[in-house]
Amino acid sequence: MFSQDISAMLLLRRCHSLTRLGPVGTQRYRAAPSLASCAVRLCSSRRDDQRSYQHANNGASWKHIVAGLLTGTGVVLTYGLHHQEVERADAGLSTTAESSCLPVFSHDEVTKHRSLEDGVWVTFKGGVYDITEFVAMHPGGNKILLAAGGALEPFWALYAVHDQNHVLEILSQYKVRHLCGFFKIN
Ligand code: HEM
Repeated sequence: MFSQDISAMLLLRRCHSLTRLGPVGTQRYRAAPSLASCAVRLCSSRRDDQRSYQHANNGASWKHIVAGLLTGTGVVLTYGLHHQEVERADAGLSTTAESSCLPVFSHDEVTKHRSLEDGVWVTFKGGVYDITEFVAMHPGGNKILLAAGGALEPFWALYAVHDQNHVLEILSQYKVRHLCGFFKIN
């Protein structure tokens, strides 16, 4: 019992507001056990408050750190994607064109296909067409071979009969490659 009182008083002395109650041994001290328990509760609740405040504060700090890291990562990724997009645009290749691109055929490769033996290839608006099988079906006869190994545009500009949807539908059946690179019309 006595040791309990001593401990209570030690706790009381640690609580500043309650040490003013009086010295040990006075009348006031006789009320010490109840006051001490009250002080203990006060002190401990104060420490609990501090602990919970620190805990909440630590939680908030972590939240800020995590939020900062996420924001930083987002900014870096966004900048990286934007930078990549700009580099592609500078190189003259759009992302869409690149992803839908079949192997590129250069002008030289297309020119190698200008006979029925080697195959008849033509280009039209960036596409490469193998029209070898169509040559025999062409309503305009062998004139079609004039465009073999090159672009259709100049010839179709002369023969406006080709400026029709059904002609483009026939042509689309023979598309073999998408011409991604720059194709020079002779
Ligand atoms: C792959 C390429 C070509 C396709 C798919 C194509 C298709 C056609 C088609 C469908 C017609 C008939 C149009 C109609 O009457 O409605 C036509 C007519 C004709 N084409 Fe082509 N053509 C091609 C290339 C060429 C080229 C390169 C030339 C000339 C150098 C040419 C010259 C002609 C001529 C002169 C006619 C008119 C024939 C006539 O009515 O007597 N074509 N072509």
